[in-house]
Amino acid sequence: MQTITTIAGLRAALAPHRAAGKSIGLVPTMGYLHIGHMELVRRARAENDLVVASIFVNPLQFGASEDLGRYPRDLPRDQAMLEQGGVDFLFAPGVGDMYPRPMETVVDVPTLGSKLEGEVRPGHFAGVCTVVTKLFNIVGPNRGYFGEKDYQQLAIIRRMAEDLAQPVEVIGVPTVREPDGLACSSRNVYLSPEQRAAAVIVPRALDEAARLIAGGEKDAGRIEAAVRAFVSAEPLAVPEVVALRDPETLAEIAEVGDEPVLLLLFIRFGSTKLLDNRVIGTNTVKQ
Ligand SMILES: Nc1ncnc2c1ncn2[C@@H]1O[C@H](COP(=O)(O)OP(=O)(O)OP(=O)(O)O)[C@@H](O)[C@H]1O
Ligand SMILES: CC(C)(CO)[C@@H](O)C(=O)[O-]
Ligand code: BAL
Repeated sequence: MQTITTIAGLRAALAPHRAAGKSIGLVPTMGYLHIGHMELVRRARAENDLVVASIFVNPLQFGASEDLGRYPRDLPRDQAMLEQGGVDFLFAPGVGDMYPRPMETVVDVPTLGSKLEGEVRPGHFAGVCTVVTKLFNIVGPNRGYFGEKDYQQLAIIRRMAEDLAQPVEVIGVPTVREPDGLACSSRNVYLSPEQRAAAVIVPRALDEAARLIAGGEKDAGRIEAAVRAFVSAEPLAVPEVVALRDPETLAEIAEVGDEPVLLLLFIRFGSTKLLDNRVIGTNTVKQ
């Protein structure tokens, strides 16, 4: 695996492969890799001739009061994992390589991007869309791989790629979990042992919602309130977003019908925010 830090360097390295007609899979990350990221790499490796991973902690998607400065980093460990996973090129630019001048251009998907996580992190998804578009332009991948753990991000990137006719197939990869069900996330390392133990409430809350729906509860407001109460019973957990939504549009729903519904959670433990979600009700879908 070759690690490249400049845009020009990566373009030059990819040019002969592109000319030879090789397909390219891109796995964008912010580093501090775990088995969830490696599942994205595994899919990309299986589906493309060439795999490019990127590690870039993108300042544009962090709010002023967020954890940009303390975001966990370990490049040598990440490099070893990516090499092991069969990645061909690691693009690991510095902020000055990626943004030599302050960015004037913004890519935004404002309706999808201002809901839910966008409501608590204003500007976050514009930062994500802008950097992902720039990565697509630099790498020119046939396919881009994104985790379903960040459900809203995936939905927004799909919409952006469709609206802008970006010549990339956006691939969603199912969430990889710890043995107790907690979704793998780079931010899990911020949790104290007590918070880590308490965080199992997050996947359990998804189970609770599925149980309520399987038991015939249809009222979205009642399901959200019950899940919020379920999470709040854990003293270390603060439910910031508990939302039952349409899985495609993320629009609010009043009632669970025959179609699957999305439950999206954004739960805080101290200053650490954990995301999770589940699409529930596929077994009730009309045949
Ligand atoms: N558990 C997981 N399973 C599958 N994909 C994942 C998982 N965790 C992260 N990803 C995906 O990996 C990509 C890079 O994510 P990122 O580097 O932000 O890691 P992260 O663990 O989500 O970090 P954070 O804790 O900051 O949210 C994203 O597309 C994200 O959805
Ligand atoms: C897609 C991404 C790498 C863009 O910075 C980031 O939002 C992430 O890690 O999910
Ligand atoms: N994992 C999504 C990127 C972020 O939280 O900034």
